[in-house]
Amino acid sequence: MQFIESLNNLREIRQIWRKEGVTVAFVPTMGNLHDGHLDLVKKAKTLADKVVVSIFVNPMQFGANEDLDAYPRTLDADRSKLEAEGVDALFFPAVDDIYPRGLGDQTFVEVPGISDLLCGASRPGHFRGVATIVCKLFNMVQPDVACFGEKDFQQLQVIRTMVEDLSMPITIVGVPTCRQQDGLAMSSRNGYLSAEQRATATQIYATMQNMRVSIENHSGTFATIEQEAETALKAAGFTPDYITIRNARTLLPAQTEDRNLVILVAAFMGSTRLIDNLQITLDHA
Ligand SMILES: Nc1ncnc2c1ncn2[C@@H]1O[C@H](COP(=O)(O)OP(=O)(O)OP(=O)(O)O)[C@@H](O)[C@H]1O
Ligand SMILES: CC(C)(CO)[C@@H](O)C(=O)[O-]
Ligand code: BAL
Repeated sequence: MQFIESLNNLREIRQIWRKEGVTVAFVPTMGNLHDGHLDLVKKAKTLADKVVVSIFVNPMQFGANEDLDAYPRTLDADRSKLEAEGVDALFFPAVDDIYPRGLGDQTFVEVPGISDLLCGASRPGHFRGVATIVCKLFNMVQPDVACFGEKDFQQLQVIRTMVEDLSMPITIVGVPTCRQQDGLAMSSRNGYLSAEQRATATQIYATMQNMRVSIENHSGTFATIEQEAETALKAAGFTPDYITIRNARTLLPAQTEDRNLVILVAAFMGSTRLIDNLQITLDHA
């Protein structure tokens, strides 16, 4: 596996691959890799001749009071995992090389509408930061295809919209959420949880499953199902940010005639903000 820190080096390798006529799949990450990330890598390997993974903890997508400094940085372990998966190149740029003029003067990419809902409402500027770094990384790596996790469901929609709106010649592939055996979605932020919090965190998936059953059985309106779920999360010790049933395409509040739904959750366990989601396809009646 090539370990690439400079943009010049990345461009040289990309140039060689272009001459060879090989295709490239890309997996952007913030590191501290777990099996969810490795699922993305495995999928990427089936989609192209070469796989590039980036690790970059992007300051532009973190709010002032968020966990940028605390975010786990585990390069050596990450490198070994990627090596074992047969990744061709790991791109590990420095913040100063990505944002040489600082964040304030940086040109940005903003995907309107969808970026302002849900996580975008709670984390102002977050999706601007995500869209900007993903656009920059796409320009650097120049992939044919890029893989993103469905765990970050809204992020995936933001990126699909950016690629479509800006006519980027890149196929975006969503990869299903990888879970622990007890249902908790794998996340680098799970490492912030105490043993007791970790045990309680399974209630997010359990609550979404209960909501799915209620939706499929029509036992209550969407509003009452959301209300009950919020009460259940609070009783378990969470501070819910949102727990909501949405149209899976627009992410707007679900209407009774919608068939493709997604339950989206963001909830604090102590100071740790966890997100998850569950897609539901209703039968066409
Ligand atoms: N459990 C998972 N299953 C599938 N994909 C995942 C999972 N967790 C993260 N990903 C995907 O991996 C990519 C990199 O995500 P990131 O490095 O932020 O990991 P993370 O564990 O989600 O971290 P955090 O929870 O701190 O945001 C994203 O496309 C994300 O959706
Ligand atoms: C896509 C991403 C790597 C951009 O920084 C990040 O938001 C993530 O890890 O999901
Ligand atoms: N996986 C999303 C990255 C973030 O929370 O900043």
